[in-house]
Amino acid sequence: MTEQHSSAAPGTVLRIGTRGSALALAQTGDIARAITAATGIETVLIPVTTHGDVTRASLASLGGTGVFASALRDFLLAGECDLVVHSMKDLPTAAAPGLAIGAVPERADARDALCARDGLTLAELPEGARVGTGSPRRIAQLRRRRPDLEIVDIRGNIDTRLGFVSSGELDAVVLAVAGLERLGRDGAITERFELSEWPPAPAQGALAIEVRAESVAAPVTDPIRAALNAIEHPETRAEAAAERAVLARLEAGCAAPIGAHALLSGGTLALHAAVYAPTGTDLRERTEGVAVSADTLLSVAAGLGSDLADALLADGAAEIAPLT
Ligand SMILES: NCc1[nH]cc(CCC(=O)O)c1CC(=O)O
Repeated sequence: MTEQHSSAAPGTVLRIGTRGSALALAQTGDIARAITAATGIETVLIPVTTHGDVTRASLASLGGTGVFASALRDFLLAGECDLVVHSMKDLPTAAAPGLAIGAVPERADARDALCARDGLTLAELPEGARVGTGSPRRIAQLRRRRPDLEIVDIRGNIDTRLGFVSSGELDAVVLAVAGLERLGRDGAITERFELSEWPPAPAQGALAIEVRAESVAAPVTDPIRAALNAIEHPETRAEAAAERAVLARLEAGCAAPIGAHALLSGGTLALHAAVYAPTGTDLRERTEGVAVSADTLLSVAAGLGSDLADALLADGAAEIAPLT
């Protein structure tokens, strides 16, 4: 007997658009393999070069959020591919006309990690040690724990960043565990930061599979729809929705010093979010939990994030941090 797969027309090949970076290729490859394993549908990866990949300008000067997403979206809208894979934390919260998040697969480790020389933890770094990151959230979190550090603004892909440590130019860098794992570079991690003490970027560790809006309304026998169904993880979608609703309500961009983490467990969705003063000397943070059921999961998640953001604003979050 051969394996039973949901019915895709023989010869169907799903075209998956991806950025050409090592991380994008790795995570898109993971998704392609998961789709084929679950459905038997063949896939092909189509790399797309984005302006964010080729320029050396700072992310902020490019307009921040969305510089990586827009070329992939144009490609999808033009019908050049059937689905694209984004790191959800890099995806703007605003809906893209004509497109939909067709699937959210199970999230990887959401934590941030320190990758330091000589196996050092954050507490063990010598006074005045040089630590690299370009993220305002990570800068504030580092300053909060270790005001003595020299924080160095860095850009570049994960291997470039790790290279600053191996070359001795920096003592450490802060990176997402998920990206390091996807590239097989998690051996460089010297400390994983607790989610409750060091909330990551909203939706960190999660991927978003974007499709043309018509694909999510297609019959379940449609190969794109079948692929989406096979990799969907409703719990991750709800957690990410709660975290991203905080950002949306604060009208905050990807450069705002905001951390958020939600966890769905035992019928309760718990959300923790923090807004940091850039100096790390002040923060506003809140944690709330709500009971959820499968049929109301997404709307309750979005409401939770939005309400939590309102509470943070009432606490003065907009007075301590630049949100936009
Ligand atoms: N902003 C860059 C980025 N976008 C996605 C990841 C990997 C983690 C993820 O998929 O959430 C990273 C690298 C990092 O933050 O260390």
